[in-house]
Amino acid sequence: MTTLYERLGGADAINAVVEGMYQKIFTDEDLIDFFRKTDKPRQLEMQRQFLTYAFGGSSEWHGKSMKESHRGRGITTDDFNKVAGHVVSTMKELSVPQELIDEVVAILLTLVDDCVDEE
Ligand code: HEM
Repeated sequence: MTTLYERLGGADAINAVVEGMYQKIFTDEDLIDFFRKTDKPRQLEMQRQFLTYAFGGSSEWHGKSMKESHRGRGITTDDFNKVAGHVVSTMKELSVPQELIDEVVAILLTLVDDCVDEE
């Protein structure tokens, strides 16, 4: 059974998704305030590493847990859906097959509770 990471196309494919998604996220007026103080190149690198891990391309993640990274920032379900939407639209632009997009979305949805604060 090949991993989602391999089926997506490995490191180059993950890099393209991460670059595309943050181009959208960092210019989205509704999301920009969350990232005012963020070291943006570092964020892209951490996201490359996390998604590589989450999609089965690596057995290790050395960054913070998703709960530690996100809880307490006031992230709402709406914010989460906007970020996930930017991931999906980036993958569509990159012509990623819909069945792989569906697998990515299913993984992202497992992270909602760790990212979103009580509303
Ligand atoms: C869709 C699922 C998400 C994933 C996979 C994800 C992934 C990550 C990763 C890997 C980090 C870095 C952790 C580290 O430094 O060790 C991070 C940090 C962060 N994330 Fe997310 N994230 C997600 C959703 C969101 C959402 C919805 C928001 C807000 C709208 C958000 C805002 C942030 C912020 C503000 C940081 C800290 C940046 C900094 O260090 O300044 N994330 N996230």
